[in-house]
Order: sequence, then structure tokens, then C-alpha cells
Amino acid sequence: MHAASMLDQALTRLDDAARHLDLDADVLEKLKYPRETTKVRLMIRMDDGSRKSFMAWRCRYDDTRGPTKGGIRFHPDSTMEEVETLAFWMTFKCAVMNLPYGGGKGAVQFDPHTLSKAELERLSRAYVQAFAKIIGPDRDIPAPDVYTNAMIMGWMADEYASIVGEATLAVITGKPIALGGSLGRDDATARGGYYLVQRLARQLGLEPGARVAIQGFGNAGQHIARLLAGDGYSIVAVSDSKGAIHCPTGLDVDKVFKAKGQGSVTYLAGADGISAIPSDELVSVDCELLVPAALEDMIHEGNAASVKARIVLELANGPITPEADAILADGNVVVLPDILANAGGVTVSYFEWVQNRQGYYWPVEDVHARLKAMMEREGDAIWALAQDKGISLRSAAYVHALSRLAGAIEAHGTQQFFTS
Ligand SMILES: NC(=O)C1=CN([C@@H]2O[C@H](COP(=O)(O)OP(=O)(O)OC[C@H]3O[C@@H](n4cnc5c(N)ncnc54)[C@H](OP(=O)(O)O)[C@@H]3O)[C@@H](O)[C@H]2O)C=CC1
Ligand SMILES: O=C(O)CCC(=O)C(=O)O
Repeated sequence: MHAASMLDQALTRLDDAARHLDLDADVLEKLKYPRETTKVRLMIRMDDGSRKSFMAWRCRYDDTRGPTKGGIRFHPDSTMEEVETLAFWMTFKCAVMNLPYGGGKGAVQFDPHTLSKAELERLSRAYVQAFAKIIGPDRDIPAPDVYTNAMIMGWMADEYASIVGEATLAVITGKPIALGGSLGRDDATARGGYYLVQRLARQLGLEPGARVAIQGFGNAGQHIARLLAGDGYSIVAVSDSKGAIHCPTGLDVDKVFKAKGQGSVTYLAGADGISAIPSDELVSVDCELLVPAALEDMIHEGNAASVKARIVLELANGPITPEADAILADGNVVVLPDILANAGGVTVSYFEWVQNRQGYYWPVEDVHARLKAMMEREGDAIWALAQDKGISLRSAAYVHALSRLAGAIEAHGTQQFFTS
């Protein structure tokens, strides 16, 4: 898909949701455009003494419900349109979960595999130097996303502290535990999706033993594999950026982790009845549950009809295009939508922010219990709304979020509304 049309495509979900609510036109006008997007060219010194520049963005899409929140992505294909679209989704995700946040997102356009660790640290710190006036614990709070992690969040938090002259832990989440991170943030994205599947398993007709295919084997993909396999689900296919593997009788998840540790899940191809399959065939594998956990637009008009799974758990943001959504709906495939299914990550980020502000840290059991309760509360509400209105879970999630956003926009009053 052409990047320029990405936000327009995402906005079709807003229009769809608006049809189910009696909204003031001002609400839609406010949510149709990003509030602010800042673009900076970052310049760092490379290990060989040369200087190199990198395009970077931070978007604060909407802050009606609170400071903007969302991850920072390091990826060679990132664009401003992608950042704005991801920030739009964050706005709705935070509203779905009733977190006191608006939506934001950031990115640097480069391939992190091409930089040394020291160069990566300089670039991460340069990002914070450039955006120090935009981020802040009550303004805009970054976190990890694709190809960023706790180590990078630690460098960024450290850089921010040195700029403002005091430790400000709540400026960024997904930090190392040693630097004010929350227990349970590492697997929170997958765990939130897992709690949702557990909660809706009966309605979805899913049970342990069901076959699962997982696209992407990073933070989200690895943790969902571990959690579902631990419950007796059979992981029959996985992929990463280098390719995909398939084993109809079920993969040994420990061996997949070992292969990934050595470089790629594809290293297992050829062993124990495991075959290599083309990456784009992962979504067509015969299974009950398909888990996209990589990038956007992986299920599109061209391959949606080949999906054999009955249920799709969207751990990735935007893995299904609107055209593919319609094809899946025609085939009675139930989609657990991204703004609910992967909201565990930002929810535990919120817990981290709360703990940083309290200066009091929770045991992991408390983090899990609170996350579970929130996933079940919002999951139940969205399920009931979908049943009641006869609409998809995605439409119901957007309606659920939009009614909260509309309430907040209206409560701000017109002066605030037009000048903020
Ligand atoms: N981290 C978080 O807290 C959250 C993440 N998400 C979303 O989840 C998705 C995954 O993020 P996350 O797990 O954090 O990112 P990671 O960087 O940890 O992992 C990304 C994974 O996707 C794989 N990948 C990249 N391109 C392809 C491809 N073309 N086909 C198959 N696999 C591919 C990568 O492969 P390789 O390992 O070979 O590089 C890697 O395994 C994204 O959409 C992200 O926005 C959503 C909510 C929160
Ligand atoms: O943890 C966060 O604050 C945001 C995570 C994120 O970027 C996402 O949910 O897409």
C-alpha cells in the first residue's frame, strides 16, 4: 500500500464507528487530523569518524484524554504517514482501555542491524536531544515498538535526565527494571492478547490443542508462542524477517527459541518434519488461530481469501487492510482487533508510569492481575457491543473508544477545543 494513503485508510474506521453514535461534527473534525508531527534530521558520529544523518519523527495525534503515549520504532521503511497512522491507532487504543492518555508515536528511518551498539546508543540519545521539548511525563511518553527495546529506553531515559537535570523516570516506559521499569512489561503485549483469548475462548470455540500460526518472532511473537504453548496450544508455524517454517504436528517452542537466539527461526527448516515455506504463505497455513505479530498490511486483498484460520489475534498494529477485513468477514473469520488485542503493552506501560510517579513498585502478580482484569473488562464490553449492534469486534472497539473520546472532547468545551 502507498504510505500516503495509510492514514486515510485508518480514518475509514473512524467514519464507520461514527455511524453508530450520535456525535457532534466537532468531534470528528478534531480526530481526523494529527495535532502535531515534528520531523528532525538526526546527525551522529559513526564509529569510523564519519557523520551520518537519519530522518526521525514524533507525532502527538490527540491529547484530549491526557498526555500522548506510544512507542518509538526503528525501521528502514518508516515514514511520517506511518508514524501518524500508528499515533491515530494509539489514540483509540488508549481510549479502548480507558487509560488517561492520548495517542502518539515516533520513528527513526534506518535499519538498526546496520549500526554498532555504540552508534545505536548515540542515535537513541540524539532522538531524545531533538525531541526533549516535545516529550515529558505530562506531555508525551514514549515506549518501545518494532526494533526498539528496554536497553534503548534506558539510554533515552538517561539522556532525558541529563537534559532536564533531574531523574524523570515517568518520561518513558518499557525501561530496564534496574532503571524504574515495571515487572511484567516485557511480555505485556502478548499477555494482554493471551488474557483476551482465554476470556473469549468459549465464545470463539477455541480450546487448548488448537493450532496456531505466528507471524513475527520478536517481543510480541515470542511471548505469545510461549504463553499459548504453555496452555497446550500447538504452534504449527512461525516466521521472522528471514522466512517462515511449518510443522503440521506442532513445533517444539524451546527449539524455535534456540534457533532464533542463533539468528532466525528458519534455521530449524529440514529438522523433525519442519519445512521452510515462503514468508507470505504463513497467513495461509492450516490452523485455528492466526497471530500477526510483525508489521502493517500483511493480510491484504491479495491473500485474505487464503486465510484458513477461524480467528485472528492482531498483536501487530494494522496487520489487516480494510479490504482484507471485508474479505475475512465474508469468510466468517473473527478478528480480535489490534486496538484491543495488543493493548496489554500500553496498559502495563501505564502501570509503569503510575509506579514511577508513586515511587512504589508492584510485584509481578499485581501487574498480571490488574492487566487481566482490564483486558477482561474492556473485552467483555466490546464483545457485548458487537453482539448488541450486530457489528464486527473491530467496529465495536472503535465505537467503544470513540464514545469515550467524544465525551472528553465535549467536556473540554469549545474554547479549549479550538485553541488547544
Ligand atoms: N512492543 C510492544 O510493546 C508493542 C508492539 N506492538 C506491535 O507488535 C508488532 C511487533 O512488534 P514487536 O514484537 O515489539 O517488534 P520486534 O522488533 O520485537 O519484532 C518484530 C518481529 O517482526 C519480524 N518481521 C519483520 N518483518 C517481517 C516480515 N516481513 N515477515 C515476518 N516477520 C517479520 C522481525 O523479524 P526479525 O526478528 O528477523 O528481525 C521480528 O521478529 C508491531 O506491529 C508493533 O507495533 C503493539 C503493541 C505493543
Ligand atoms: O507502551 C506504550 O506506551 C506503547 C506501545 C505501543 O507503541 C503500541 O501499543 O503500539
